[in-house]
Amino acid sequence: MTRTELFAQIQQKSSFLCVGLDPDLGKIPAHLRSEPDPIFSFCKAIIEETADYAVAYKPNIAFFEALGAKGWDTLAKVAEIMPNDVFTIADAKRGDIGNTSKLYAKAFFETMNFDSVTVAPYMGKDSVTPFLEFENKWVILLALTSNAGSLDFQLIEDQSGKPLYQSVLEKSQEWGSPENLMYVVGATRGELIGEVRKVAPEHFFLVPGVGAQGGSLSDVARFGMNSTCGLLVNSSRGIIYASGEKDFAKAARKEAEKLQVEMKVLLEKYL
Ligand SMILES: O=c1ccn([C@@H]2O[C@H](COP(=O)(O)O)[C@@H](O)[C@H]2O)c(=O)[nH]1
Repeated sequence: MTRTELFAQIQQKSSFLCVGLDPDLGKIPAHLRSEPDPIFSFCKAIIEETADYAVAYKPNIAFFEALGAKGWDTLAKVAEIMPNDVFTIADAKRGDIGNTSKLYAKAFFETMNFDSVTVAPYMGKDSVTPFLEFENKWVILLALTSNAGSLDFQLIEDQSGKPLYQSVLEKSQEWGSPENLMYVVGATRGELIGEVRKVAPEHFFLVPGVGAQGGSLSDVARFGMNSTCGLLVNSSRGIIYASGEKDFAKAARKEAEKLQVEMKVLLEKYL
């Protein structure tokens, strides 16, 4: 999917919601556990009920690969049933020496046809650029993450006072463009999102951390929105586990709708 197509979806749905698929066998409703593939049935129902409000879906690969070979089969099936009009994100946080990165890219972009994959920047240019060589596919590079441990390295300043995440943003813009490179920026970082936006004015940000992690959607929009929205705000647990009963998919729909309604107002305010 191109940036223009993504923005068109955002405008059409009045939404910049990314639904995170983090399906945990221990948390899905009990009645699904007798299904042949409980995780697939769970994800399918969530996707069907939230598709009116979501412009993106982000399966977190950990929740699938934890189940071994069956988990990979399930992930491939989930990738296949994604609606055509949504942006798909394999949240895999990959990155390795060049020839290995190339095969990670092939796995997610060709074997499973995801639009994008999250990539860690720590190993530098040759670990990231193999992902950028695929036409119409995206790298979503970890820049300023939502977790407490992001303080350990990402905010360390160099001699000129520049934090490491800023160097990641500046350097990586030499490798990709706003047409194939996005950044992960945590919603828990409040006004720092504004600092990231100054360094990367045109790029899309994937923003996890609203919902269960307590980040503020209105702050994200206030500090992060640009003229093509530039935001995909993710909520996983807050949507998919809205109910642990038979009504789980309808409850997920309601949570997704609540976020979309807020997003519509924010789009009208800032776009
Ligand atoms: O900085 C980051 C990068 C990735 N994540 C992932 O996003 C979702 C968030 O889930 P919630 O349930 O909405 O908190 C999850 O898959 C994380 O691994 C992140 O949270 N922060």
